[in-house]
Amino acid sequence: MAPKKKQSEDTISRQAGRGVIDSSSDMAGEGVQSLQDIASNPTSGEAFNLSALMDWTRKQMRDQQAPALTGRHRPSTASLANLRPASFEALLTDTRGEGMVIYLGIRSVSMCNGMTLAVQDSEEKEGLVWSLIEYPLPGGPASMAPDTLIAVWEPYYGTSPNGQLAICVHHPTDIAHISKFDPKAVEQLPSLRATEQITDPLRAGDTAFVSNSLMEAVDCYSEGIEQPISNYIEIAGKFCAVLSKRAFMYARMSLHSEAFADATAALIHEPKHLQALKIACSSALEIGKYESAQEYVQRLLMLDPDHSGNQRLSEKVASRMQQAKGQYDLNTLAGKTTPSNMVHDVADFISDIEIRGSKLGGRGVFAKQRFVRGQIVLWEKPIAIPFDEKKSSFEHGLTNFMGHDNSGVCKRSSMAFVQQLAANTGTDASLAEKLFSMFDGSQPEPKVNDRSKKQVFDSYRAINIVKYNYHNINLGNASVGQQFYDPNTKSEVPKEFQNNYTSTVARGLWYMNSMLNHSCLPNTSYTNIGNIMIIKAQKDIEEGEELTTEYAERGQPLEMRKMVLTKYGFECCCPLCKIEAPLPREAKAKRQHLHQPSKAKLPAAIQSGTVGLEMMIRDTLKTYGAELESGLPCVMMMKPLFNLAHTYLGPITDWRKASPDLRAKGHDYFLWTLKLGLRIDLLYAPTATYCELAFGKHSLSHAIGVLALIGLAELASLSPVSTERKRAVALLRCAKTLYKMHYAEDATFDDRSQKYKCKSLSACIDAVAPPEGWDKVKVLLRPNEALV
Ligand SMILES: C[S@@+](CC[C@H](N)C(=O)[O-])C[C@H]1O[C@@H](n2cnc3c(N)ncnc32)[C@H](O)[C@@H]1O
Repeated sequence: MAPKKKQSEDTISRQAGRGVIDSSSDMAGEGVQSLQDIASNPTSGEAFNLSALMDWTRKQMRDQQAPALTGRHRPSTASLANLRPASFEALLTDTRGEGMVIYLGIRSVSMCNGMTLAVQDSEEKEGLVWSLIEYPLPGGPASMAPDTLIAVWEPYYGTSPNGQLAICVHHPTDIAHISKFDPKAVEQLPSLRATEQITDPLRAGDTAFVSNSLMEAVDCYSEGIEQPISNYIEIAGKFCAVLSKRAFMYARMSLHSEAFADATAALIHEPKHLQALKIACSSALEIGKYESAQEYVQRLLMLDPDHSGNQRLSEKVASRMQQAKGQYDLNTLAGKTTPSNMVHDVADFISDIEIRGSKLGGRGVFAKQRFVRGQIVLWEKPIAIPFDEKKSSFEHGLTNFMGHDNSGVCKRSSMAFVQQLAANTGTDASLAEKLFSMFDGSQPEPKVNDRSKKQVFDSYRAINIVKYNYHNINLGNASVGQQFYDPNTKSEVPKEFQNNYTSTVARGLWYMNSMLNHSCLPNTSYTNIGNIMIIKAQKDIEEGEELTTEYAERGQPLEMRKMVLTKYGFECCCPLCKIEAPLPREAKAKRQHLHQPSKAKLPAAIQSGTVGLEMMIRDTLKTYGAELESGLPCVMMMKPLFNLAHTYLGPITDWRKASPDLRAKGHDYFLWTLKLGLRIDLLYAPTATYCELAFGKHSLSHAIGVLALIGLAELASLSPVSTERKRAVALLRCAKTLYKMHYAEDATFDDRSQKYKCKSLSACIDAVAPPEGWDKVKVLLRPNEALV
């Protein structure tokens, strides 16, 4: 059925499209062919030598000679019917073919700096199409088989970053598959017209499916569906069969909305069609229609109760429905997560919150219910996490495209983002809608796609959306990869993790998370398990209150926070900034100084008896007077205090050798980390083995608090006093409680704490059986939190 006109493999017209390939470079003598040779060397027997072309391009890029991408333009919003078909002849160099569409047949594909297709137009002229997006057509590489028909909307004919004259496609929605049955395409590309008479689209579709040509199979089934029903029923027997087969193709291509539409349409014709029921159920799950999924799986089980696949599907539906209501044990998930296991089969959970206009700026997220401290507000999967950004080949020639960002690394990561966003949204229209409703830096309100026009993917906007909304996470469990100062290695990441987690941080984009506005004293905190972003209430939150998160690292001094927030285009007016802004310059300088001492200054401070640092901390504490009185936490003190405890104690393996005086200092500074930095009180009587965490209105849970508690437990276990040693167990339980509040799971606590503590603590815990009633740590919530 497919047009199989064999094209000459040994010619590529250099005048086609007026100079398809820039042949100016002379690479003779360097072991690399010139472009002319690559394009048309008749002796090579393989004139259009793609690998030679790629070698040439790589060499160009290595030499930094790659031209910049030209022709910045918006994605086309025109519908195909309103565009005038054109050929390469009609295209003018460095010009956009406004009002035109070009129909092309694919000859071959090469991947370098995006994707380059060798194509043939309606006049059988050959040329190139370069696209910024690798595999812009749904279905990936398989969808770009030779002889596939494509159309390019309002083509821009210019120089690609590979230095070739090509139709440059900047936006994936400017290029699309065209059905071989589309009369307009057939008219435009007579050479590629089907030569066989298609009598049975169902059979033709099956043949295409067997050869893994999913798009072609969709075309064939579509042909069947579009025929008059009576006619088609005569041919194929059942209309519903072809609908469910097309649904299956869509499901295979991850086009879940389309699969759902076809499967449910098939069920109208034949409500007991098993295949259609299965696809309807699974695609409903993928697009979050859990109630429908449940209905279909119940119907499936009634018809075929013993089928193990149906039972598994039913369990999956039940578990997704529970998850969507927030009934999911994140501990189970955390236990399963490894750095490489990032994609979870988990439903998003969104509690009773809403997005609406905010006084802070644009839209914000508001509570429609009351949240208590530690309660999960939402967990969500990302719109994109480009893991293999290092593999992305985009480095050169994209300066114009990237605009704001000229560093190679950011280019790579942003390009990897755009690639993945294009791929993910290309198969999910609702995701595309979410993505393009995100803040892109435009003022005053972000633009929303105009529904009356063609749904477009604007790569330039996508770059800006990434810039304003990306979020860094630690791979695996945030709780496992958490960074903190380690006096053993003098580095932020413990040595044990450096081996396993060479690149701990990944960037991602989460929709609801991106709607949260900033506060330096946020009422939510975030963590991640695998690629799931978890947002929790950091304090009790009242109904109607805006939920806030922090864009700048918690605890940074004012000037550093300001620098970060400037990039987001606003100045923060939160209570902390208001308190800090009028402080004298000297006080601000001290804070800045305090925030950074850990790596460079602490070792020196150990030698000088830490007096200087201690003085500095005490001195700076005085400048916090206003905050102490107002009850705001001094989050910027937590790191210096925590680091100071370590400075006194030295490397963790030496704590045992530290003098009682130094241990007492370490103990004090761990306590101050909790008390001053996080506003958490640790309550215990000197003789008691039991202890409690006391949280006030402004208390914060933080990883450093967990570590400070583990540090206290460690010190207690080294004490000569038996009640102290017993208290070590209670302190460790406090640490675990805080850990759970912070990370929303505690399955990874034991593993994490093992990395931190020295042997004595485990020995002590093994030796001391927990007294009765110690299975839970009591967490006090105190209305009044005046600092004692
Ligand atoms: C990730 S978006 C947050 C959602 C955004 N408000 C919206 O309407 O889509 C970040 C942008 O929101 C605005 N924004 C966030 N927090 C703010 C704050 N505390 N004050 C003023 N503007 C803020 C800034 O324009 C910032 O670049």
